[in-house]
Amino acid sequence: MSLTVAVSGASGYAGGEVLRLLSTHPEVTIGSITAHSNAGQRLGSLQPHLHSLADRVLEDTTAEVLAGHDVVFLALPHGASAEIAAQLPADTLVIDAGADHRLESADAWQQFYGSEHAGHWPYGLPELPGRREHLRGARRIAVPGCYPTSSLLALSPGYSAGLLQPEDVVIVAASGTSGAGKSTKPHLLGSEVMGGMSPYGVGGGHRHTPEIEQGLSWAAGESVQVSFTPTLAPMARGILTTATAKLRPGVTEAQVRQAYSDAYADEEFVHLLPEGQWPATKSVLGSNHAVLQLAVDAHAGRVIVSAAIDNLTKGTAGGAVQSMNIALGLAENAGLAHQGVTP
Ligand SMILES: NC(=O)C1=CN([C@@H]2O[C@H](COP(=O)(O)OP(=O)(O)OC[C@H]3O[C@@H](n4cnc5c(N)ncnc54)[C@H](OP(=O)(O)O)[C@@H]3O)[C@@H](O)[C@H]2O)C=CC1
Ligand SMILES: CC(=O)N[C@@H](CCC(=O)OP(=O)(O)O)C(=O)O
Repeated sequence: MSLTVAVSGASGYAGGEVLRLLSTHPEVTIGSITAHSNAGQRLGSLQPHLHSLADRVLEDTTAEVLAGHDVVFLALPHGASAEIAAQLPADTLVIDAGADHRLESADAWQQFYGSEHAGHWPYGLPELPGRREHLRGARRIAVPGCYPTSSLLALSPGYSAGLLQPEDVVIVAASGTSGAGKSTKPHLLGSEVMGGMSPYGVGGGHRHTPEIEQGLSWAAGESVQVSFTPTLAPMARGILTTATAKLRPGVTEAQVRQAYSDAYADEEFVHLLPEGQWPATKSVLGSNHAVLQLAVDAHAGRVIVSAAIDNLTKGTAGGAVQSMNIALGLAENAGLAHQGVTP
């Protein structure tokens, strides 16, 4: 099989990462690649690491350019992807890296994004209980946000096994600056970010809060409340998430460890590390893998789970390609053979 695939937002970080992965995908021919202000530019001038595609020219992001491909990846600001997606044929597989179609709740969308809700598509985190089935044969897929990917991988096994209480969940995550995209923002200047760390979106206002609550509530089968705080870290890529939740009375560390080990035993891309080894962002950079470790704090009655991903790979483009593979019945790991890059 050879699929023709279009990538929009190809001048940005997420679109560039989709292209990096697709360029080694055995079933894919890369068709149109599109941009907005950079339409007409040579890809190599904007994504100098994509050597084999350097001479390709970016086209305008329009439905006419994107239609006619088997698969379309949208790596656009939220709002722009819903507008384009609505104009694409129903039998085209459309995979949206942006937020427009992640939330089921129109009220949560309105509260956190302040615009009209575009609807809900199958959620592209195959390791979340029940989600892989929704992706098989899907023609529309919403790729999770990067913080939700790491947070849901960190806590969903504890919830699906019924071991954790639904209130008082606390998640603090540090992200590399590529999470914010390529466009210039004063707080992302090198002189602001280098050599220090600071939180943002503190106090429950970050738009990934309802997405994390949604995924944990699916896993728990009841409503889960989360306090989420993101932090900007002086690195280009990677997320390190620390997630803690209260254990239900009588739950032991052995039970929790068994639940995580069972949940991820057959997952190629998610690894509960051997006891005593803690996640490091460097170990997953450039790969679709996630690494986890947990401990029970008996004094506080809480489980603490640490998770590391690459925000651009498992946190966006890798999850998107993995979901494409599932939707089309391809090997789930096609195009995703990359190991981490370190040091
Ligand atoms: N960065 C990350 O870690 C993650 C990103 N995402 C999501 O992926 C999407 C892309 O993010 P990212 O790559 O980081 O952002 P970038 O700012 O790096 O790239 C944005 C891309 O969208 C294009 N674009 C900008 N405005 C418009 C518009 N009005 N219409 C069409 N295209 C437009 C840009 O084109 P041009 O350069 O030509 O102006 C560029 O190709 C976002 O929805 C983001 O939330 C999701 C998870 C993680
Ligand atoms: C470091 C940084 O700024 N990260 C981004 C999240 C990136 C992401 O997943 O964004 P979407 O939900 O928009 O797709 C942020 O906090 O807004």
